[in-house]
Amino acid sequence: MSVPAVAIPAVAPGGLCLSSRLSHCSSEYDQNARFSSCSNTAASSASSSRKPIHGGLSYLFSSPLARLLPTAAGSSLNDEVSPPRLDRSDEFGSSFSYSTYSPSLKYREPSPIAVFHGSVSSSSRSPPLHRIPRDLNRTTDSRVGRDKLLNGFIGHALGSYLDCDSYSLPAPGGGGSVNMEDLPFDLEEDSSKARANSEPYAHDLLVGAQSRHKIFYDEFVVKAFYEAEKAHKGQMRASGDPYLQHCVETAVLLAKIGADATVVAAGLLHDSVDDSFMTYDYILQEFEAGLADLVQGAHAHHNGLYLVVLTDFVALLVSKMSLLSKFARLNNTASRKAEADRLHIMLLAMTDARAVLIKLADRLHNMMTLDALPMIKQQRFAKETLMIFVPLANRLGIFSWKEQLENVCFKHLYPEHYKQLSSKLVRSFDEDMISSSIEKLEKALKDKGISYQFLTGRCKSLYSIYSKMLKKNQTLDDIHDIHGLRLIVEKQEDCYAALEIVHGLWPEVDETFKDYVAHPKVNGYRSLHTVVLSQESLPLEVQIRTKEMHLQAEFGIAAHWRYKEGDCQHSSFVLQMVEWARWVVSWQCETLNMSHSSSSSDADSIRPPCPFPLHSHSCPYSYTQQRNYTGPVFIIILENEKMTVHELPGKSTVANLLDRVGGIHIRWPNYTFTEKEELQPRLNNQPVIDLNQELRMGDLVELKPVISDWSLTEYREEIQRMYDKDLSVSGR
Ligand SMILES: Nc1nc2c(ncn2[C@@H]2O[C@H](COP(=O)(O)OP(=O)(O)OP(=O)(O)O)[C@@H](O)[C@H]2O)c(=O)[nH]1
Ligand SMILES: Nc1ncnc2c1ncn2[C@@H]1O[C@H](COP(=O)(O)OP(=O)(O)OP(=O)(O)O)[C@@H](O)[C@H]1O
Repeated sequence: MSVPAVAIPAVAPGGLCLSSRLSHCSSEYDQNARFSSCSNTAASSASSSRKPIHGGLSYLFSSPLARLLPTAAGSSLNDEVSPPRLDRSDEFGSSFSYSTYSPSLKYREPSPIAVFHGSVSSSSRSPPLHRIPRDLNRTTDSRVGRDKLLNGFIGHALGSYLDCDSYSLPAPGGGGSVNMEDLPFDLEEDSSKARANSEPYAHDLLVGAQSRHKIFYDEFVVKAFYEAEKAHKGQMRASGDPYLQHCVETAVLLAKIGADATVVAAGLLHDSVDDSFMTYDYILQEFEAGLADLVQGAHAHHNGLYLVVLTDFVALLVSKMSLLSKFARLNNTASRKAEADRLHIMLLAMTDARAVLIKLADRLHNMMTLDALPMIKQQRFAKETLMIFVPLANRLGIFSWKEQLENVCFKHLYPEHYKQLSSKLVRSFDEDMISSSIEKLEKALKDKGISYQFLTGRCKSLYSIYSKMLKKNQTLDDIHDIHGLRLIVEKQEDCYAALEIVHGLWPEVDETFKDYVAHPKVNGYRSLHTVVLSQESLPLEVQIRTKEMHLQAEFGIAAHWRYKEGDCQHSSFVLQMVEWARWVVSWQCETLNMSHSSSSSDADSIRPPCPFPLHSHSCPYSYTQQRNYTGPVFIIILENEKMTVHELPGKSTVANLLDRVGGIHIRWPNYTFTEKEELQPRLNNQPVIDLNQELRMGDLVELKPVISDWSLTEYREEIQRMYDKDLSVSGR
């Protein structure tokens, strides 16, 4: 089901006003809880306890309440007080003061010319990811708590960037205490210099992060932390919180979904390049030189390089997203929604999925701390987030982030409805019912000798409930899947045997049984669905399917993300790409954590044929990055501040693009020859020298500047003069 922000009316279809339907209570709704039990054959005892699923995701570590109701935490954002700088996607800026940074590091704002011409500010571009040697992951001896399954499976599946096996995670509520003796380096010695020069609050932020995830003890991450501290020294958010706090929170979100040290470090540095003195060269130099003495020198080198690549990708992504975001904010029509849709497909296709992860984490934290902004801005960002970032999270399968983003957007866009619905649900919503139902069903299955692979439970998110009510014009009482269980069994006949058990445990709600196994949906979706009444007399949806059916439902034509997106038309390569990215980023990690006690052969059987981001030729999930790829490319055209996305055949050139849209001589016949020279298209912020240059996925082509009456040369010179003057006045 696709629920674009702009499509949600304040009043439900059919005149249903949610506020009039819902009773008034004071407290807010706590939902999104997921629970699971795995493999009654393997280790049912270990799994019988109530435990949230999606272990690699934040479900494991935060209470459902914490997840649903992002607290402002005293933090706020200000999107208008930042100095002129490279346009960023979010505009969740900060109040900057650069008075205290190291004099040896020269800060210089990006030239307005650069802003004018696009936002890729890097002076030295990093090599594309596919040229980086494959296994660049740091492997440290500090890895503790390795799990056989995680090692074998995630290591293969997630390739180089999700490092779920590397860091034992703090037990929920356990405060994440880490034994310093376990660490393979002397943190004190390593970071003492940086620490000595850091702001007093920095230490607390680091310790806070370390208490939440052990990866923040990693020396590479610690170094990135102090680099971020240096880069953002003196920068405060509008709330008065140090900007560094945002970097740390972004990195913590990444750590909690199982990102490795490089990604977490890039999360810490994600704003550094745009907002401070830092350049890619600086990062590369620092991270190579700084780590050269370490035992794993080679890894350090690669990791530094990798970090640069990643930071580069993030910056590129930020610049592309900035256009996209602006676009989404300025344009609300359905046709532009389609454009935005193409754009975020393109973003997924063109970049390393890790950069999207970082961008999403950045946005999630910004949205969690949105409260201090004026309502109009909250709503603007909420709309934009629903249009762009939620679909990205959905496609990547990071449901916890998707749901958190949706809920916070809902809260800001429809505060009354949010309050009323959450108040209502806080009374009817019952997490304990889900966990006790899991236990009950688990026992019954065991007694009857039905083996199963996973038994999971979840509470439907607030926003999902709201959307469903709108879509189906239903009341809250009509929504039967607020509480749901999903059982994955081994054989098709077990589906029916399990169904009988379910109906034996709880009375069936009339006319709710759907046999999509005997009668698959047109998209191939197969599963048994029933709704029963729990002991507490609450409707409980139970879905029963085999693993094969489940894979189809998650990854095949009937994939859940596509089911949720409804009628969007995507070309096949995009589908493959999204499925691949999703496979890699999320699902396996979740599944693995769900099936912690399952046998490794289960894991092996669904291992993808090659590690991300590189694919073997035979990889069925391969996409645009593959060498033989000749499919279409999506290109962004910027013209007169209008952005459009064009799909061109693979290997198209700039000349082909100009033919398609009408070349400069056709477009601007009245310009003089010299001006026409100026009007040459620019590709990714550089003048196009060779019109036969091949276009790549996500390339940004500028066709015509905003001004029309003035020679561009004069315009540029004037801006440069103003810029230089500003620099000399401010003494930067
Ligand atoms: N992946 C995937 N899941 C599906 C698909 N169709 C249904 N589901 C899942 O099954 C649930 C219930 O689907 P149905 O039993 O068909 O119910 P419905 O008619 O959509 O509406 P309700 O019964 O009101 O939920 C959905 O909420 C999804 O979780 C599909 O095509 N793909
Ligand atoms: N009964 C269930 N048990 C466990 N997980 C479920 C169940 N139903 C859906 N899910 C999962 O919960 C997540 C959130 O789904 P959500 O409730 O928002 O939508 P949905 O139930 O799939 O669709 P719809 O809102 O159209 O009914 C998805 O990952 C989905 O696969």
